[in-house]
Formats: sequence, C-alpha cells, structure tokens
Amino acid sequence: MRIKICGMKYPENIIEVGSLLPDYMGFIFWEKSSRFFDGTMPDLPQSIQKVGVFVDATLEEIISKIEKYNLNLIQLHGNESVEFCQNLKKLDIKIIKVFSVNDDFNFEVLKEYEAVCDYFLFDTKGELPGGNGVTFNWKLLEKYNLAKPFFLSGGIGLEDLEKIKKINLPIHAIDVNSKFEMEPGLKNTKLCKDALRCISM
Ligand SMILES: O=C(O)c1ccccc1NCC(=O)[C@H](O)[C@H](O)COP(=O)(O)O
Repeated sequence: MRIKICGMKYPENIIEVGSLLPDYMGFIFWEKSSRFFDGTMPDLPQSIQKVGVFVDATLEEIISKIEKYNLNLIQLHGNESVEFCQNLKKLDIKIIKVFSVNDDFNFEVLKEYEAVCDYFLFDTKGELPGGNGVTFNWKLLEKYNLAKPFFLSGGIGLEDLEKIKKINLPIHAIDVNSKFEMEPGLKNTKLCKDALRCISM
C-alpha cells in the first residue's frame, strides 16, 4: 500500500518528511485552510508525487499552480463537475476526485466520474471540505463495486493502519493529515516514519 502525507506547509518540515520518501505529498491550495500552502517548494526526491489540493478552483488557478509548483496530480475536493474534470484531463495531468462520505452517500454518483479521473478519494463528510480529522464508517465501502483504485482518507491515525491493511478493496493509498500533526500544516516526522514502516510490513 502507498501513502500520501497531505497538508504540508513549512519548507523545513517538507524536506524532513520528504526524506522519508512517502509516495505522495499533498499541498492545499484553498485559502481558507489553516494548511494553505503559498510558500517556496523545496526540492524533493524525484520519486515523490506532488499533489495539489483544490476546492472549486477555476481551471486558470489550477494551471497556474501546476506550472508554479510542478504538480504531478490534482486533487479536486469541491463540487467539481464531470465536465470540469474532462477539461482538466486535457492538460494531461492525473486527477483524484474526492467524495465526502457519510451514511447517506450514494455510490452510484461515482459512475459518471469513472472515465474522467484516475483515482477516487473517499474522505469523511464534515463541516470543512477536508481535514476534519474524523474517520467515516469504512463498512460503507462494501457498497463500492468499481475497479478504479482509490485513496482512503479522513481522520486516519497510526492505530488504524493495521485494520486498513486488512480491507479487501482496491485501496491505492492511504491519505493522512491532521492525526500526524503537531499543529496544522506541521507534520510529526516520527509519526510519519512509523506510518511508513507500518504500511511497508
Ligand atoms: O486539510 C485541509 O485543511 C483541507 C482543507 C480543504 C480541503 C482539503 C483539505 N485536506 C485534504 C486532504 O486530503 C486531507 O488529507 C483529508 O481531508 C483528510 O484529512 P484528516 O481528516 O485531517 O485526516
């Protein structure tokens, strides 16, 4: 299983966490987030894929961040339409479309997005578009019947990893954020290291 460490903000911390070689690192380009990234991107090891996280941004805003930060994937965390994803896909960039899950989530909505994104990401529905720090009921994922691999997200902590490893679904990567922080945007390197060790075993 792979790991995405999301909500990186501070250059020294980005370098430190980057040295652990997570598969993905996420940068939030939504100004209202306490993890909003607007700094200088340090050089990172080639193997790390940089994910730009957006909430209902315009195509122009996304393009400008792709160019400025050399992003590898775009994570769409708002109400982006199928058409919007189609237009973004023309830029030849990988797309992660996020769906916020609660007990009422209708898995049927995923079908129309299947062809226009590379991965789904299932997060917990909460007050904020992301970073709520709460898990959702993973049993709900038993209703997922598509082949597309997905990122599993939402309040995941170190103590959850063994359980997630046993889920028999196409989980491409786990996405971690607030449970691995000392403060918003500042990741606890020791915890990140433990997570990487745990998922590699
Ligand atoms: O983390 C944020 O502040 C955030 C704000 C707005 C949109 C997305 C955001 N985070 C994106 C992520 O991929 C998070 O890792 C995901 O929501 C899970 O976060 P958490 O529940 O804190 O583990």
